[in-house]
Amino acid sequence: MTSSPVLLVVAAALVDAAGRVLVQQRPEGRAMAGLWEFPGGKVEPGETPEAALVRELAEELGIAVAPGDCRPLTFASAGLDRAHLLLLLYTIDHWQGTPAAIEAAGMAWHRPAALRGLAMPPADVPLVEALVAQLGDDPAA
Ligand SMILES: Nc1nc2c([nH]c(=O)n2[C@H]2C[C@H](O)[C@@H](COP(=O)(O)OP(=O)(O)OP(=O)(O)O)O2)c(=O)[nH]1
Repeated sequence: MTSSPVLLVVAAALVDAAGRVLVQQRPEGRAMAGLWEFPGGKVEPGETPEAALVRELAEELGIAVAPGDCRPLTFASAGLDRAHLLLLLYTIDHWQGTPAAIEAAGMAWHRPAALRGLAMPPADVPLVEALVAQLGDDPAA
């Protein structure tokens, strides 16, 4: 039986007042460059998932989020090249500051159903469906 290390990653669906969700584009030089993803990143040793998410959102988007405003939605469990990805997805609808693409190649706001048309990592496909189920599926709204 083979085993691979579990990579624990947290990510956020930031939801604005119109029910749109923020996605960002992975920059050149990183794994999966060019794909759209939810902002977030790896949980460091000794960090809680919520603390890691708060840190990543400050680093990547320049926004301040309270740990208590990170609401668990669902998770993905998927094989990567050298690890097994466990990705915890949270929804967040309160933050301070205006999100900016500090590290990403770009960012965009979309209704959940419109995310189906974006090139995203394979693990994100079921996450998008969970968002559509939670937030609604009208791509034009
Ligand atoms: N942030 C994020 N990562 C995702 C998503 N979907 C998905 O498969 N991943 C994968 C890509 C990477 O293998 C991993 C996240 O690692 P990362 O390299 O972006 O994390 P990080 O910001 O901590 O980066 P670094 O410090 O190692 O540079 O999770 C997603 O929607 N958001």
